[in-house]
Amino acid sequence: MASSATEPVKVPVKVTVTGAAGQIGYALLFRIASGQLLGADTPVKLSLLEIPAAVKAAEGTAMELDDCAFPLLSGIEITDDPNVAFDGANVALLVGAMPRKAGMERGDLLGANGGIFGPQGKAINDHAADDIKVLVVGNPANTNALIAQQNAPDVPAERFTAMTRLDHNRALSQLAAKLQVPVTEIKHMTIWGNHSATQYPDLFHAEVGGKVAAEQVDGDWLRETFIPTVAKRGAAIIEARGASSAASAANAAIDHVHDWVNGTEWTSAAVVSDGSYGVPEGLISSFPVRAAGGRFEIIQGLEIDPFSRERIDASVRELAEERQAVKDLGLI
Ligand SMILES: NC(=O)c1ccc[n+]([C@@H]2O[C@H](COP(=O)([O-])OP(=O)(O)OC[C@H]3O[C@@H](n4cnc5c(N)ncnc54)[C@H](O)[C@@H]3O)[C@@H](O)[C@H]2O)c1
Ligand SMILES: O=C(O)C[C@H](O)C(=O)O
Repeated sequence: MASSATEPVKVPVKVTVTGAAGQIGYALLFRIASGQLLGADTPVKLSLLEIPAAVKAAEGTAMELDDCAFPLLSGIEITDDPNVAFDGANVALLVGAMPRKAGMERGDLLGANGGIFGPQGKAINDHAADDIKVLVVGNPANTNALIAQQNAPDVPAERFTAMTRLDHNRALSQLAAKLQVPVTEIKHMTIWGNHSATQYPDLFHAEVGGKVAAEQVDGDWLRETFIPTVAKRGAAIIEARGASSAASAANAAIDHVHDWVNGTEWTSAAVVSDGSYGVPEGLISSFPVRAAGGRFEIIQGLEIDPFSRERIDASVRELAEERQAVKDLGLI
C-alpha cells in the first residue's frame, strides 16, 4: 500500500550479515526481513557478505527472500568485498566463521577464524554508518569481537558486542524446566564471562516469583547439572545434530539486537568492560546489561558471593589469555 502524504516514510536500515550462505545465515535472514529484528514498522536493506565460493549459494538464498515478498525488505545486495558489504551499514551481524567440530573447544577456532575479524573491523571502521551496531556470533565470539573492535579505532568501542544471549536463553529454559515455571516467570538471569565452557550462568541474582533462584534449587543441581548443562550445551547440540546450533543461534542474535535497539530492563550480552566487577578494562565479557536509547549499560551494584567470584574470575582469566593469544598472533 502506498503511504499517504502525512505518513513519514522510514529510511531502510542497512543490516549486513556475514556468512549469509551458512546455517545460521539461513535461519536468520528471513526473520530479519520479516521485521523481527528491528520491528514491524522498520524497512530493512540486507547486505550479504560471503567468501567468493559461497556467493552463488547466497544468491540462492536471496532468490528465496525475494519469493517471500516481505513488505519490509527494501533490497538485497550480495558481495564478497567487506568494504562494499559494510558501506553505510547500521547493523552488522558477524556470523561468517568456521563452526567447531565434536571434541573441539570454541577457543580452538581462534587460529582459523581470528583472521576474518581484523579486515572486517577495518571495513566497518572505514565505511559503516555513524550509528553502526555490531554483534559478533562467529566463534570464539568474545575474542573475535575484540579483534574487530581493535581494528576499528574510529568507532566507539561500545558498538562492538558478542553473543551470549543463546547461553542466557539456554539458562532460562533449563531453570524453567527444573522449577516447572514458564520462562516468563524468571527475571534477572545473567551469563558472565566468555561464550565458552568457562562461562558462568548465575542463579544468585536470578529471581523466580520474586525470590532468589539459587535458593529454590539444591546446590548440587546448581553446581553439577545446571552450570555444566548450560555451559556445554553447544557441544551437546553438535553431538546430537552433527552440526552446531543454528536456528537457536539465529534466534538469540535476533533477541540481542532487538533488545539493544528497542530497550530491555535486563539481559546478558558480551560488551567491552569498563572495569566493572573486576573484569579488566577492554575485554569483551558477558555481563548483566540493560538497554535504553540504543545503548547497552552494565547493571551495577550487584553483590558477588565468593562462589560466583571464583567462577567469573576463571572465565575472565580465559578471556585475558585469548587476548594475549591474538596479540601474539598479531591480530590486535
Ligand atoms: N555465539 C554463539 O552463541 C554461536 C552460536 C552458534 C554458532 N556460532 C558460531 O557461528 C559461526 C557460524 O556458524 P554456522 O553454523 O552458520 O557455520 P556455517 O559453516 O554453516 O556457515 C559459515 C559461513 O561463513 C562463511 N564465511 C567464512 N569466512 C567468511 C568470511 N571471511 N566472510 C564472510 N563469510 C565467511 C562460509 O562461507 C559459510 O557460508 C561459527 O563460528 C559457529 O561456531 C556462535
Ligand atoms: O558450541 C558451539 O561451538 C556453537 C555455539 O557456540 C553454541 O553455543 O551452540
